[in-house]
Amino acid sequence: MMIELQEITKKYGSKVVLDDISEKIETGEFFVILGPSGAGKSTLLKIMAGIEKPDKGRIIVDGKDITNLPPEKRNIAMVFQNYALYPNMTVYDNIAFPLKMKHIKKEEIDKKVKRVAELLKISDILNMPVTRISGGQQQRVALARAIVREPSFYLLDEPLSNLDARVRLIARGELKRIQKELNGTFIYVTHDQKEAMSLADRIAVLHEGKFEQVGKPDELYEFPKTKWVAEFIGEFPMNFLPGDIVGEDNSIEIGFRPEWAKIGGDLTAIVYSVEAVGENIYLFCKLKNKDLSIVILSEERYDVGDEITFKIIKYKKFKEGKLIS
Ligand SMILES: Nc1ncnc2c1ncn2[C@@H]1O[C@H](COP(=O)(O)OP(=O)(O)OP(=O)(O)O)[C@@H](O)[C@H]1O
Repeated sequence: MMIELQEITKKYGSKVVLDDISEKIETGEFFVILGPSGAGKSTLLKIMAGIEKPDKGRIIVDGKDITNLPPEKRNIAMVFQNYALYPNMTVYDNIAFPLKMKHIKKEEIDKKVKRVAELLKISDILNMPVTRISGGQQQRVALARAIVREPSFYLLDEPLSNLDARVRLIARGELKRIQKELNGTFIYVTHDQKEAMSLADRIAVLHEGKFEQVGKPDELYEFPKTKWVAEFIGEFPMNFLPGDIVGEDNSIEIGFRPEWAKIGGDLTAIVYSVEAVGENIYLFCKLKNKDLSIVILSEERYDVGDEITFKIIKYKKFKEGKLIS
């Protein structure tokens, strides 16, 4: 299903939470809405679900205006952070519940539940009470309950945030697989840029009520349109220095990722902190005799207080907070 947001605007009191948002989300797309806490991500999702009404704007699904349809008529699936399974039912009954409500025949329900359980790899726990399964399994059951209704599109609001780091990683991969197998249109909200980068076909960065940038993960990483996006995306924020450091005009700033700098060169810095992430060593440095901090990816380990030299091998130019080249 293709979803079109047209000029969506929402205020709470005098506060503009969503400011004239327009975007097309294609059929089968994994579309992630990324933004810091309070940016309005959940509000936008609720508007798509029909739980909240926009002050202005329309939502079009496959050419049909659904802006005024109530949630139950939108044929959408919503999976929240707190998935609220029915605690006194088995996994099977939880998944079957929405179909029973629709008075679908028992044999038909059985077929559908089993098919979905296979897709989510939970066939072996169908008879368990949901109170006795793990968090990761509960999350799958919630997803199964959403999928079994064969919705037009899926709205997911930080569905993995209750899982511990390891399970979360596995669940992420599974979610992506399921989405591709279903060719489902997934709209996924998160404040976690890493999660967004690994799941999304496209990411929309929500900032001050607007999609500041919409693009593929690589695009956002390589060509952030603004300093704000450059600092929000990436394991570490992009480094920013005045242009004259690399012989540019000082009316611009240069931005570079930690791996766009190399140890050895004519710039000097002092290491003030070291962080190892897997095999990567990140050096937090201050330029010598300057109060400018940067992060550099290094192949060798250094200690706090060491003096290093480096060069910047690639950078982008920014003027007044915006990418110019
Ligand atoms: N019903 C409401 N009445 C008044 N203000 C609201 C209401 N719902 C949300 N807000 C405000 O709107 C803003 C956006 O909230 P929203 O929950 O959409 O943000 P979010 O990006 O999803 O944040 P988080 O990541 O923390 O969940 C916040 O400032 C919030 O306080």
